[in-house]
Amino acid sequence: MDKYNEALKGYITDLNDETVKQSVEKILRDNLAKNSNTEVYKFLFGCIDLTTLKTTDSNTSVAAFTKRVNDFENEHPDMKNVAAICVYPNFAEIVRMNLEVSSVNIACVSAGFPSSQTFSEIKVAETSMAVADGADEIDIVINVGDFLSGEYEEMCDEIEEIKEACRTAHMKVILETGALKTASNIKKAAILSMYSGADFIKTSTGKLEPAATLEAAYVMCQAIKEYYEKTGRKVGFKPAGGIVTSEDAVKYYCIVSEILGKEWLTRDLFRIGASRLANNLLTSIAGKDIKFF
Ligand SMILES: O=C[C@H](O)COP(=O)(O)O
Repeated sequence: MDKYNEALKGYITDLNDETVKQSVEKILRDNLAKNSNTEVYKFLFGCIDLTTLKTTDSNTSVAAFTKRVNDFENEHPDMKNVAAICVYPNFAEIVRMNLEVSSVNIACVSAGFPSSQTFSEIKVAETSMAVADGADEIDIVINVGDFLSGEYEEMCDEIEEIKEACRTAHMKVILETGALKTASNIKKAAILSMYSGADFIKTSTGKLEPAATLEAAYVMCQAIKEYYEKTGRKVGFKPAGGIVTSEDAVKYYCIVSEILGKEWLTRDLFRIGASRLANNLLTSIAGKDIKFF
């Protein structure tokens, strides 16, 4: 048995999807109302990986996107800015050249995002180039095909190789939970990704339906918790894909807060990947319609 199957043996991976659903419902019943407040909205805004991953992105549009983040810093000195700007890897340099806010990181999707269907050499090279151009964080997708075929060693070896190419940049590993279908699969993929060096595990690319779900978040947070109890290493959590309203975001906050606790409620361990959430949180905070980004 290889080391990855060996690692999985230490965890409960036979999960019941209905039980997960009921656990999520209970968490929201007990916590959603009390966490729907300005303080939490502000915290969540500061955890956003502000994302543009469009076919139409260009140097000009990405530079303008970055300048809005600079403007936010100047116009809202009272508030924490977003945590990172997330772009395709060919735009790392443009963001680096235009970003004037040192607290905001540069995150790049990489390694054949969003399908992960390309040569391992290309994945490694793409990652190295993004890091050389200024990426502080690299978001990659697991090889879902390998995972579903039970080829864990292939999937994990490749993640480990990409992790080396990240050097000091943090690696977020996307499970693409919508393609994994069951809670058991999501738990296994989460554990394998963490054993392969993930600094964060992330739900979805936003390019496939269903994207992030609360049930996937619940299972992933449980996996992070159990992994921490066994290894002492804290892995971050990033729900992403289809998170649009302030209420959506607060629901993920409730899951993280209940399962992982306050220690994980920091932008070092909790992010939300989103292209349409920022203005809605600003609107909830201000109590009037805001279209800043
Ligand atoms: O990684 C982030 C996701 O691609 C964002 O998805 P979204 O456009 O549905 O917010």
